[in-house]
Amino acid sequence: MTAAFSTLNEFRSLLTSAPAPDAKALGEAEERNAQLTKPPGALGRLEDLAIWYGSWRGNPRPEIANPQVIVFAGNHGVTAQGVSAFPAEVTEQMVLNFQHGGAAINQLSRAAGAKLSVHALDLDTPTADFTQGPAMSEDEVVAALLTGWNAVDDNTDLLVVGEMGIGNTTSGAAILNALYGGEAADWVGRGTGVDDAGLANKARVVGEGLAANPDRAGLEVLRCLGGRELAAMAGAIAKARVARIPVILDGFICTAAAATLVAESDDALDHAVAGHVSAEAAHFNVLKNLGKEPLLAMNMRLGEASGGALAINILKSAVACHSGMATFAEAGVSEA
Ligand SMILES: Cc1cc2ncn([C@H]3O[C@H](COP(=O)(O)O)[C@@H](O)[C@H]3O)c2cc1C
Ligand SMILES: O=C(O)c1cccnc1
Repeated sequence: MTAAFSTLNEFRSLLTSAPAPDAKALGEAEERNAQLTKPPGALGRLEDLAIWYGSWRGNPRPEIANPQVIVFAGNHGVTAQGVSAFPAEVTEQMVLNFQHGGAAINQLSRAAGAKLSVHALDLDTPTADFTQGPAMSEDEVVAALLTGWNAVDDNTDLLVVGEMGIGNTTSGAAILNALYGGEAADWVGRGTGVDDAGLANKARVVGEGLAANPDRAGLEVLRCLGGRELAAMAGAIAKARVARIPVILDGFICTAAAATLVAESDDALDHAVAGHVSAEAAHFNVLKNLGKEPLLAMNMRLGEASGGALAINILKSAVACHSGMATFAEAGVSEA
C-alpha cells in the first residue's frame, strides 16, 4: 500500500481539498425533521446533531452502526522538566492496561457499543524536550500523522480519538499558547494533579518551549510542540474529514491537536462536535475559540477519549430519534 502522504505539504493538500457535507442530504434531513411527531424544536440540540450527522454521511435518514474509539499513546521528552504528577513509565503501563481491558476507556467504549483500537507510537523513543528545540522532525510528525490516518477503519461511521502520554497536558498548553497567544499561565492546568508550584513550573516550560521554537504556524506548531499521540489524533481526525466520517472530540489534549488542523484549513473541524468540556482549566477557552459548544460537562479530566466516548450515546440517540420516529402523516397525529 502506498502511503496517503509523505510530507507535511501533501498532508496539508489532502486537508484543504476535503469535501463539503452533502447539501442535498442536509436539505432532506431538515425536511424530515420538520415532519416528525413532536412540536418543532422539542428535541433541542438532538435535532441539530442528527441533521448535521446526516449531512456528513450523505444520508437524510442515517444510522450509527460502527462507532470506533482509537487511543494513541506517546512519550514526551519534556517530562524531564518535571511537568507531571506521574512518572513517564505510566504511559506504557497504561497501554498494557488498555490491552487487558482495565482502563476507564475500555468500560466506556463497551457501554457505548464502540470498537476500541489502541496504537502505541515509538514509546521507547520519547519526543525531544521542546524547551530545547522542536519536539519532532518532519519525518517523525509525518509518520505519526500517518499512523492516525491509517488507524481509522473503512467502515467506521463515527470516530472518537483520545490519547495516553504522561506530560501531554504541557504539550497541549504549548500548542494552544502558540496558536492563540496570551500568557503561558492562561493555557496550563493541573493535568494529573500538579500543585501550585507544579503549575508555575508548567507555565515556565511552556514559555521556554515557545521561545525555543520561534518559527511556527499551523502544523509546524504540532511538529515543534506536540507529540506523536497528538499528531496521530490529528491524522485520524483529518482522515475522517476527508472520508466524511463525523467525529466527537474528547478533552483538552485532543482539542489542542485538532486545533492545529484549523490553523491550516478553516473548515477542518466542521465534521466534529465537542463531546465534553474537561475540567482542565483552559479547555473551555479552546472550545470557545473553535466555536464548539460541548455536549457534556461532567467535570472529567482523564483524556483516553473518555469524554468523547461518553457522548457517543447522545449522538446515537439523536440519530435514532431522527431516523426511527414516525411523521405526522404516518402516525395520523394532527399537526398544529
Ligand atoms: C494512571 C493514569 C491514567 C491516565 N489516563 C489518561 N491520563 C491522562 O493524563 C496524562 C496527562 O497529564 P499530565 O500532563 O499531568 O501528565 C495523559 O496521559 C492523559 O491521557 C492518565 C494519567 C494517569 C496517571
Ligand atoms: O482533558 C483532557 O484531555 C485531560 C485533562 C487532564 C489530564 N489528562 C487529560
